[in-house]
Amino acid sequence: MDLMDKTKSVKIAVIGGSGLYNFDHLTPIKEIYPETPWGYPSSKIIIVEDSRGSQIAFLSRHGAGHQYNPSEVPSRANIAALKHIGVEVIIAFSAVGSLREEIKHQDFVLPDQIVDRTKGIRPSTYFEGGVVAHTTFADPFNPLLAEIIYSHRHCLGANVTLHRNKTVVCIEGPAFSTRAESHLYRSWGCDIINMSALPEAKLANEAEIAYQMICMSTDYDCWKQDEVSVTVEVVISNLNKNAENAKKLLGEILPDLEKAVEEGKFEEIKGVMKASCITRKDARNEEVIKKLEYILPGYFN
Ligand SMILES: CSC[C@H]1O[C@H](OP(=O)(O)O)[C@H](O)[C@@H]1O
Ligand SMILES: Nc1ncnc2[nH]cnc12
Repeated sequence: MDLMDKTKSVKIAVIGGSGLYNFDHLTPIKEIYPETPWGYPSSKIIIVEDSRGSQIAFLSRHGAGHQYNPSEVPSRANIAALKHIGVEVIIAFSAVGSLREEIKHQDFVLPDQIVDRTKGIRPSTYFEGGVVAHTTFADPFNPLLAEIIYSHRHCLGANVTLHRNKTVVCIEGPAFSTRAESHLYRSWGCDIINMSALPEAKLANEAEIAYQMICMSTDYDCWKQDEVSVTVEVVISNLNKNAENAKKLLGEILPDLEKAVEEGKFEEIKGVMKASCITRKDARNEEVIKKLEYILPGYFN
């Protein structure tokens, strides 16, 4: 499939997680599978178009057949590939466990904070090997994106609540948590749990892409006494409905998102990485600069 002439500059991307492996309710325009300096992305990037002519880039986080476990997802390649084709905004969907009674199965959640319980085995920065940068990560998600999404919550219907300003704890997995851990995360103030928020959010931040995760609750992890502990079966039993709602919500927010992008509402993050680099210009590794050109051209040489 290569209908290049029909492709506009695609500025909005969707990363689909567990249960959301395609956007095949929209018209495919083009497929790309670029090799980035950090390898290949986890799936082809499919450019799809809705009935109004709006285009988005879709990428499946775990691969189209869910082949990559959370620790294996090539997040640097995923984010780099999207940035390289011109993406400025990412909406990332994720299946999560609920750590709160009021976040019910199939509810949607917009986290605004992350607690990192990954184990340091996932490559989580573009800045290594001779070019060092330290990014501000106090607010890992984009508040304007969250606001736009929240304003369309009513399309989900009366049975689905969209919660906002919640904290997601990201564990390494692939095993689910022990009961002691589940209680611990609750005591820390965490509201939902997944295995995917990091390093994706960090890398989007380094690539200067506005990023918001939309989490969809599938289970109560294992803290709740009157519920079965999470299993893949429990998660899967909620995935189809969640995927349907995800597509509905995305369809609703797309016009407002496009407008915000066109009005330059996400411009303020551009250029931040130039100021975050601490390595003296003449000490920067040229090979690394060459790789960084792929995502932030002209920033470091
Ligand atoms: C299938 S249960 C655990 C799995 O589901 C979530 O995936 P995603 O965030 O990509 O929807 C969670 O993070 C784990 O990777
Ligand atoms: N309980 C849970 N823990 C981690 N990731 C999840 N994804 C869905 N449910 C989860």
